[in-house]
Amino acid sequence: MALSSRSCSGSTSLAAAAATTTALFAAAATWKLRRVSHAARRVEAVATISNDDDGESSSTTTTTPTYPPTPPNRHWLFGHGRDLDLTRTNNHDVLFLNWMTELKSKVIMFHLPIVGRFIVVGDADVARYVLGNAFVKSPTYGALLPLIGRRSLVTMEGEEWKAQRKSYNPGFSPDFLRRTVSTIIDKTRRFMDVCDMDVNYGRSTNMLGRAIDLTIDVIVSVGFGEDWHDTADGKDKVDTMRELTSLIGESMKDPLRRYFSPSHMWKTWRLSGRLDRDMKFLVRRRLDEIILERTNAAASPVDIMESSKQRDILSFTLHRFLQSNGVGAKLGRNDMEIITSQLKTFYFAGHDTTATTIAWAYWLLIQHPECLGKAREEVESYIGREPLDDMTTFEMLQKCEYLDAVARETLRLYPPAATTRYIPSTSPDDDVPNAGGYLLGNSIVHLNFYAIQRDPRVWDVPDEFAPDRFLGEVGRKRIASSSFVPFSKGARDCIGKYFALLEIKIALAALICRYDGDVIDPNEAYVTRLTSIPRGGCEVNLRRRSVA
Ligand code: HEM
Repeated sequence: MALSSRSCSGSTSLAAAAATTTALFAAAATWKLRRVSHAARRVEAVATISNDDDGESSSTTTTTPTYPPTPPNRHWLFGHGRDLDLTRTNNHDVLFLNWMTELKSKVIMFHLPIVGRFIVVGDADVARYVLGNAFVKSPTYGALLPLIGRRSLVTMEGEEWKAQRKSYNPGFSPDFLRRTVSTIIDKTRRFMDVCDMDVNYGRSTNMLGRAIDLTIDVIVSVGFGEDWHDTADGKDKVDTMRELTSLIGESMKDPLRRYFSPSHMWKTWRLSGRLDRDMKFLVRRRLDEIILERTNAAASPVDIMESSKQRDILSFTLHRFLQSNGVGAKLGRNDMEIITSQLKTFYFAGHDTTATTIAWAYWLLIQHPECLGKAREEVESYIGREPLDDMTTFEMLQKCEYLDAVARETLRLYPPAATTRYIPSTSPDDDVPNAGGYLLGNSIVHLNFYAIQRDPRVWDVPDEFAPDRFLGEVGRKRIASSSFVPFSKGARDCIGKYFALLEIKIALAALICRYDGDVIDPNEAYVTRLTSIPRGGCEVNLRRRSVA
């Protein structure tokens, strides 16, 4: 999730959307109050957030560090809020990039009412500084709580976050991923059957829509050990998440709704409550099943652990809980809240971002026949003409370096998510020494991966699709660098990054081997909602490839 307030998904859009209206006043105020009880240093910083101009002018001629440049016109009440008007582009990433060009700086700042300084970073070195320090997540993530719960990995801080991250890391390890390949393949077969139906009925395929169905199927199975595809109850659960995601996405575009539209608030409350109940029910049922399994099994507890571990992340979590607390243990309110928050987080973060990347990648490939040819040749030589064969393994997929480069190049051009942090200090000692000479303290800092990954100082022909740039030694260095950050970097990077890449590669391998395609709109718009998505869904006409 993704997940800036455009989460694993939401940071850019939320942070920026918040910036556009006074709706964030309320969020910021609540956040400030909450933080008062935490650390004296933070209290001091938060309390001093204001719109004063002291030391912020970009045109100063002294050598003392200054805050980044801002757009020229600042309204006495709305600050630069109107300069972030989404109706002008539908996309914050593009809006920020335009301002960076206009202000001739890769780090820019907006003054926003109550929020104060909102700094947008399009420079890799500054981003590295921010990610390398344990700055807290921005309060703008609060908008995601109805979706991801109050105790989500995305929003937790300090020791609580560390403990949770440590306990979920094994669920995303190569060892676990190896076991998920057959599940992903199984779900991808279903996805391809639906694409085949589009072909047979002579209709176009909305690649984003189809890919969302696929990634939901996968996360529900790998995350919770469930299959919600063909049951009315399962469909209801999926609809709840989709409706809630779309509601929160709408409030990103128009944050006033979040606070002033009773129908919006009511719908959000109702759907969020339903999602919460569904998750709690699922956890209780699974815990009962596992207890029964452990009580009845003739096998040793170690064997049961192994078999359940293979099933899904939820079973894995509950086994660990029983191991630490004893087989008869009951989940307390706190445990339940933490577990359901993580489930909701994986559910939400684990589908939109990955689906978006599958859709963009296929759309880009069919417009670049040379790249498509290379990717096909590679997949067919390592895996064969039918990549959804049961024999396909994690190791074979790892060999497909070009396919990996295609996925990464897509994420470079169209990063679905970003991240936003709060840098609390007002002390000059804590200001950033190597960050292009700018002060960042006492600000909300949004790391804009779109701008970083299209920086012409780093990337040749930055707007072009060129997967080859990620190949070989040079490519590996690029992947490791702070100029390539679709999953963020550092201790708080995306926990699901390898899982997402695996899913993307399996879906792409299947699509390119089975179909040729034509795009319907070669100028597909990149828009920001909760994540950044292709507005038209990367609609394509698919054709079965003729077998040679
Ligand atoms: C293409 C797909 C994905 C992209 C581009 C992506 C991107 C991101 C980004 C940018 C962050 C924010 C990191 C930060 O704040 O520094 C993040 C965090 C996170 N993502 Fe993803 N993500 C993807 C897929 C997934 C999947 C499949 C899952 C889980 C099933 C997942 C779960 C998470 C979680 C739990 C976090 C919070 C991690 C933490 O704070 O410890 N993401 N992701």
